[in-house]
Amino acid sequence: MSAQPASTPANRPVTVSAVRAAKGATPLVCLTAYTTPMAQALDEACDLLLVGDSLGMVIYGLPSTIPVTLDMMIAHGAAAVRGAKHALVVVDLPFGSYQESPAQAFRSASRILAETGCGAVKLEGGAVMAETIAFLTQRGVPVLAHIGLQPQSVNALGGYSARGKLSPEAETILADARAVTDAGAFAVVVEGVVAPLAARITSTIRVPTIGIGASAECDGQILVTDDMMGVTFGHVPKFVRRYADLGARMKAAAADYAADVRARRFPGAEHLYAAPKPTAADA
Ligand SMILES: Nc1nc(=O)c2c([nH]1)NC[C@@H]1CN(c3ccc(C(=O)N[C@@H](CCC(=O)O)C(=O)O)cc3)CN21
Ligand SMILES: CC(C)C(=O)C(=O)O
Ligand SMILES: [Mg+2]
Repeated sequence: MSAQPASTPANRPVTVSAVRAAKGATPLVCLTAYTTPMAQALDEACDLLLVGDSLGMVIYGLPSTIPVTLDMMIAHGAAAVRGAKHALVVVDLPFGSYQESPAQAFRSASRILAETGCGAVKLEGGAVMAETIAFLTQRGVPVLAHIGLQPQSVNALGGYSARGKLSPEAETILADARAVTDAGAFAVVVEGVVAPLAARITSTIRVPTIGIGASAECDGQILVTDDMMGVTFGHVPKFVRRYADLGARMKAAAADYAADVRARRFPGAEHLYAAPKPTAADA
């Protein structure tokens, strides 16, 4: 049986409370899922499935997560929820759907919860988002926070480089971790920070840290599934470990199919619909 957060049997749905209670216990296993079959494949092994706005880059070929819309997140969120029986499904609030005000964030988050059936939303931002996180959590929307490297701020930051390497920025990120926790986030994704800072954040806050490019010091780990399965072509971030090379398998399968079709080896006799037996009327 795969490791589960404290008090969650493998066959039971993982709740927000179970994730919060997993602080310091067996590390939380988290991956992204954008579709029903992917959620079905990952559900048993994972505690949490994230419908990340990374889907814009990973499956729509967009240059960043900025153009991802609320409607895209809702369509994929609903699809992932249909495939998950066990893991907690969390859906990213996309850029522009929550930064304006706590009220705008609540309107977007309530649509996500109502139209997908997911258990929680995630939003990027530290201390600046504390008021919004408090507004949502006080009104029944569980929030997973996301600090450190924030891909939705790529235009302001000018890239996806690691955060908190120097002391002033590290202190700001630690303050962000405290602020989102005090505001009521049930866990915090910590992205792209150096290991000593991830360790300090993890030992400081009372909810789990879920790291991506943030070391094994965190209370859990998350990766973009397509990255770890080898389905993302082109540059892969340094923090990714490849657990499969499905991209190469897909290319090979397409090449095998192409060769069979061109040589008329496919379809074979076993793929043909049976013709009706000739009757007297056919004679
Ligand atoms: N496929 C994919 N995987 C991700 O992890 C991911 C996305 N897309 N899209 C949304 C964000 C963007 N993220 C990214 C994207 C690129 C790097 C990256 O390539 N970083 C460089 C270091 C860059 C530097 O230090 O200047 C690396 O080689 O790791 C990191 C995180 C994480 N998220
Ligand atoms: C990489 C994870 C944390 C994310 O936010 C996403 O997939 O969009
Ligand atoms: Mg995201």
